This record gives sequence, C-alpha cells and structure tokens, in this order.
Amino acid sequence: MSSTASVTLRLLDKADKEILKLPRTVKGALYDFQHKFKANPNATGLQLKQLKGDSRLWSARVNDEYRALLLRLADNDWLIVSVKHRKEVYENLDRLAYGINQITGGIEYVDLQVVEESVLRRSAPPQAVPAPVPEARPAQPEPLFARFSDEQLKDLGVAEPLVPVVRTLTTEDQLLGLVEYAPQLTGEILLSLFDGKSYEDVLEQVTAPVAAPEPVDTEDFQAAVERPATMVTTTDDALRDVLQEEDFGRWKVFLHPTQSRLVERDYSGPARVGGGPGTGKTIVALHRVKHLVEQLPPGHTKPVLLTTYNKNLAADLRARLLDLGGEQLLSRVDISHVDQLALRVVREAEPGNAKQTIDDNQALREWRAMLDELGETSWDAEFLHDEWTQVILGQAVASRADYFRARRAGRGRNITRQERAGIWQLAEKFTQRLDRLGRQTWAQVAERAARLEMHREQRIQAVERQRAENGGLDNIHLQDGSAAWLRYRYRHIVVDEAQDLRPGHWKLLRAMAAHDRNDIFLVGDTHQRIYNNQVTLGSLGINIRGRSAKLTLSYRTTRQILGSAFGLLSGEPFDDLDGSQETLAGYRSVLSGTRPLLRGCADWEAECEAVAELVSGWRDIPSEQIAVCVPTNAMAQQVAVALHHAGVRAVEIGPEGPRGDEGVHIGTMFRFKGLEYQRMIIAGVAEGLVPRTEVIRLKDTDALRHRRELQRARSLLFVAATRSRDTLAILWHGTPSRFLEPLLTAEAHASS
Ligand SMILES: Nc1ncnc2c1ncn2[C@@H]1O[C@H](COP(=O)(O)OP(=O)(O)OP(=O)(O)O)[C@@H](O)[C@H]1O
Repeated sequence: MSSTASVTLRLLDKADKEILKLPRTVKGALYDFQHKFKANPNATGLQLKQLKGDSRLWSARVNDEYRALLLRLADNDWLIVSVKHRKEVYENLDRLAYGINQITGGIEYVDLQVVEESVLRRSAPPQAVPAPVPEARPAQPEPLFARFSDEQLKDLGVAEPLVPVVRTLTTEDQLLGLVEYAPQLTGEILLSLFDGKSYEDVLEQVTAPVAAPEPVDTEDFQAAVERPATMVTTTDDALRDVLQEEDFGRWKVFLHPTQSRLVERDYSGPARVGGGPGTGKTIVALHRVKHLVEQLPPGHTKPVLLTTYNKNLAADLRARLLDLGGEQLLSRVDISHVDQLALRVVREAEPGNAKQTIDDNQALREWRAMLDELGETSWDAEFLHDEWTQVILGQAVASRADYFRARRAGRGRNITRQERAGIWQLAEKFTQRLDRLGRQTWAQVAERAARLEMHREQRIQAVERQRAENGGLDNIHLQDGSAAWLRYRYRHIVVDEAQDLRPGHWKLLRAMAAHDRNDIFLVGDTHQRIYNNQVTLGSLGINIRGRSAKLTLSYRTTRQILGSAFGLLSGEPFDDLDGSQETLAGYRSVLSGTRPLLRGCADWEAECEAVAELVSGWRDIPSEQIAVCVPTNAMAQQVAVALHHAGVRAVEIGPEGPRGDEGVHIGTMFRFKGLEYQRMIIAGVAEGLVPRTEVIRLKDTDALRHRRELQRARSLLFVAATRSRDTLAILWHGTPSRFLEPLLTAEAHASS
C-alpha cells in the first residue's frame, strides 16, 4: 500500500449516530484521525491492523481509548463502520456482522451485541411468577413475526445476520430497540409488517423501490459502495460536517436510496416527484439543484432556477441550499418565488407598469364592492373570482365568443349561454375597475408573464430554425435583429410545492427552458393542495408521463401521527397533477411516539384554557418548537391572549413568517405550509369552522364546488396535522369536525 496514493475515507450511515454520542474530546480526536488517515493509513501512530480471522475488518487508533472500525473496500478505499472503546473492539469478533444485502446490493454492518442489548433493555423486567401449576405450560407470548418464514424476511431485504434476533421479538418496544441499531431497510420492513402490511405490500412498496436492478455480487464491495442503497458520506466535507457539527443535518449527507436515485437520474424530459408530507421532497429538490449545478460547465451565470409557491418558502429554500452547498452553489442558482418571477418578467417588458399587485382576499373584497355597487345578486364574489381566474384568465380567453366556447371542467354547476354573457360582462367591468384603481391580481400577472415569455420563446425558436437552415452559421439575415441575442432564461428548472402553482405559472416556466433533457424537475403533494389551482400538466406542455416517482418514507412524523393524518384523508381520491389519481400507498415512518390526543371541550373559552394548560406543561423544549394552529385570525389572537395569561410567550405567524423570534408560534392553517415543529396543537377543529359553514351550505346550491371546497378544507387540516414531529393534540368544542370521524372511531375502538 503506497502512502502517497490518494486515500478515500467514508462513513457509513448509523455510525454517525454512535459518533454523536461520543465525548467531545473523542470527536475532536476523530477529526484529527481522519486527516492523518487520509495522509497515510500506515503511519505508526494509527496502529492500523486487521481484525483476527477477518479479511476486511480493520481497526485503527483514534486516541488512547478509542478505535475506529473500518471496512476495507479496496486498496485505498476505507469505510468507517463504528467507533468504539478499545475494550469493546477485540473480543467476541463474531458479533461484528457486515455484508452486502442480497436484495439491495448495499453494504450493511451490525454489531449483534449492541442490537441484542438494545432489545433486552426494552424487555419488561421479569415479573414475580407464581409457582407453576403442575402440567400447565406457562403462556409464551407469540413472537411478532411468527407468520413470516426466514426466507420471506430475507427476500424482503432484512439483514441476514439479524434474522435470529428478529425471531425472538415479542413486543413493540423490543422491535423499536432493534430498529434503532439495525440497517435502515431492516427497520422499515419490520415496522411495516408490524403495522399490519402484508408481505406482498411490503415487497412492492418498501423493497422493490430500493432493490438493485442487476443481480448482486455479495463479494464485490467496490460496486456495492457506489450503489444508492449504501448510505455513506461521499465527500470529505460531509464527513467533516458529521464530526464537527452537533446537529449536522443528516439530510445533507445520508440520502435514502430512493431519494438519491431521483436526485441523480438523467431524465429525458420533465420529471415529477410526489410523496406524502415529510418524505423529503424539498430535500430531494435541493440535492437535485446541487447535482445539476455540478454538471454545468464552469461559468458565472445562473442557469438553474429553483422556485416555489411563496416568499417564505423561497427564503427557506435559499437558507437550506446555502447550508447544503455554500455560496459557490448559490452563485449558479436563481431562487425566486414564482409570483416574483412572473412580476419580474412583466416589469421587464413594461417598465412603466406601476400597478399595485393584490392577493385573492383583496380581489374578493373588490368583487364584493363592485357587486354591491351594481346591486348584482345573481352570483357571489367567490364564484365570479374563481370563474374569472380559472376559466377566463386560466385559458387566456380573449373575447366573449371565446368564453361561450370555453371548457369549464371542474367548475361546478352548469351555466347557460345567457348566464355566460352576464358573467363576461361582469368580468370585463371588474378588469376595468382594477385598471382604473391601478391594481392587478397575481393571477393576471402570471398570465401576462406567461404570454410574454411564450412570445419570447417563439422568437428564440424562429432564430434557431433559421440558424439550422443556414447550416448552423450565425451570420444570417434575421427579420428581427434583437432576437438573435435571445436565449432561454434557464437550462434547468426545479419547482417545490408544485401542487399549488397556477396554470399561468406552468406556462411561464415551460417557456423559460428549452425542451431538453432534465429541463424541469418538480416536487409536490396534491394531498397538500390548499389553493384552488388544479392543473393537468400535459395540457400545459409539460409532459411527465413515464418520469413520475414517489417518496414514501416520512422523516418528519411518528407512525402514530402519520396514522391519524391518513385517517383525516379517509380514502378521498386525489389527482397526480396530470389527470390521473395519486395515492399515499406505502407512506410510512420508522419514528415512534405517543398517539395523538383528541379532546372535545365545552366551549371555545374552555378550549383556549386547555391549549394554555397543554403548552404550559411543555417547558422542556424551546417554545419555538411548539405551534398552535387555528381556523381563523380572530381565534389566533384569542389563543395568544390565553397563552399570555398563562405566562407563555407567543408570536403570531404572518404572511412573512413569525413576527418575532421568541415564543410559541400561533397561526391559521394556511400559514403552516412547509413548516415543521416538535409539538403541535390544532384547536377549533369543529363543524362550522373546519369546514366552514359557508362550505357546508354550498351542498344545496353547487354540489361540485361543495366537494372541491371540502377537499381543500380537508387538505388544510392534513397539512396542519403533518407539521408535527413528536406530539399532536387536536381539540374542538361543539360538534367535532366531520374529518375527525375516522380518528374518533379508531380511538373508541382502541379503548374498548
Ligand atoms: N435523507 C434524510 N435524512 C435525514 N433527514 C431527512 C432526510 N430527508 C428528509 N429529511 C428531513 O425530513 C423532514 C422533512 O423533509 P422535507 O421538508 O424535505 O419533506 P417534504 O416531503 O418536502 O415535506 P412537506 O410535503 O410536508 O413539505 C426535514 O426535517 C428533513 O430535514
């Protein structure tokens, strides 16, 4: 082994957890160790030696007390699998099991002794057993996985050395003990089986997405380390992060095999990643941006666009991308929320446009004022605003005649030709009114920007055609000289929270990048759609057919919270952004906690007191890790007062994020999109509030709109319920929301 050849040193997933628990001085020593090791593994101070009887496992000295255990993958390629006290390294070597998983082809390592101790720690202490009655056999608890054969477990991908331990498990606690130290996939499989999934479902939903596409050679460690199924740090920087930062952000370093496949894939066109809340869609979007930037030729431009629904989310993306790749990565990426992007395009084309842009609530107020002035009562403001935004603006309907022909799919009640004429007239009046007031809506901006950008694209394409006809030469006579300098604005576009973008946004984005490989990558979850922007991407020129995938493992919420959130959706159908259906099949978590608390109160005042009491009992965590979510702004203020009386600091979340640094976050459900808390209370989950009375009333007047608005209210509650990491409490007064019915039934069932 030459000391000058470059040495690769990596860290295996889960070894980081062990390292985080080490005393600070040992972590420091490990940091020095990795430098020395990479400079020369054979330096005498490192005492590198092969463990007896084993060809690949080696130990090296970190400091007087601690040793690193390393797998030698190739001559100069080493993988840290564990860091242990020296006394624990050399005895009973059979317990150190490593190998290549025969299903995924990923490298796995387990210390069987650590796993067994963790399982035993969670066993109930022995009970004082009465003297056995002769002949009667003591009742043996049924092993948890008795209904599955060893072969089945291995076929699913359970790490082979762990199968005998799996056989001994009889309680959920023991299972959780094993999951803590088992390889990731083993934990996912066992918990899915334990939660009641069939062998076939686990095979399809958990195993198949991470199975190696080719036959696995279980001796070829170099091939194995390159597979996504081997979760390792890949760069020196990542290893340094793990060693230096207390809370190093595993998301930056250890991607799930399903995540890394999506990040690195070469797509022949637009691609979409779906998946339930907390499955790491945003994380995948961020890593995808980094991956795309790494493939770019050197330069100083920003050919990658990262965009999302609103300003807060865009600010959050910027902070996380900086964390992931530093200023160098940021310097190649334009991060902008999609409305800002649209406004930029409009302002660029119309520098004199000084209109004030208003949101949907302001627009609704304007509609109401206009209808009042006109004494018009045939239509309500919400209906007209939706019709104008979605049908007239959404389909770029330019004339009354076009509107007579326009498709109104998904818009609810049928309207006659005469009614269309009336609506058209009102829409025209409304547009003129906004013009007069010097205002425009965001939907108008998006449509205008889309049209401008599509026009720009046509000019670019015309130049490209001419260039092609001219044999690729540039010195051509162009009809429009300025167009020769036009380029597509971006080479790659990455979109987060895709479910909430409007048709105008999609047309705008489509026109901003050439139809090419890896042009558009979007992530989103239609179960979390909280604005009324349903689209079919194919009809907007974004063809994702055959390039659509799904993430299913939640990294955020516990199995218990996830189960309740599932209950809230109660089998309702959701779309996949492209005219077909999307399900949450396979959505799961390996985190465990307590069951969500469901509590009815006598009235709103009692509910506020209950909120204050719960929050007061949570002084063990920083208050910013706690949130209270309610249906209306007025309720948010009342909760703030109740918390204040209880001596708890609180801040309300406004459109720009939390107003202030310290305190429990309080806000309406809309504000919680994309956020994450340790503990969360959702209060006011009662009929009439969730869903609102106005929505319930629509049942008799407009059945389709009623259904759509119900879906939206349900999604809003679903988003709120899935923001919490460990603890969730749902409160109400009066009649509990209809959406809680499945949860209340399950609870009654569990306690009977
Ligand atoms: N591979 C990973 N390793 C560790 N943590 C991860 C990983 N992937 C995601 N996470 C964490 O899981 C949480 C949820 O991730 P993220 O916000 O990307 O999910 P999401 O699918 O976009 O959620 P939502 O749809 O609810 O907005 C974050 O705290 C993130 O850091």
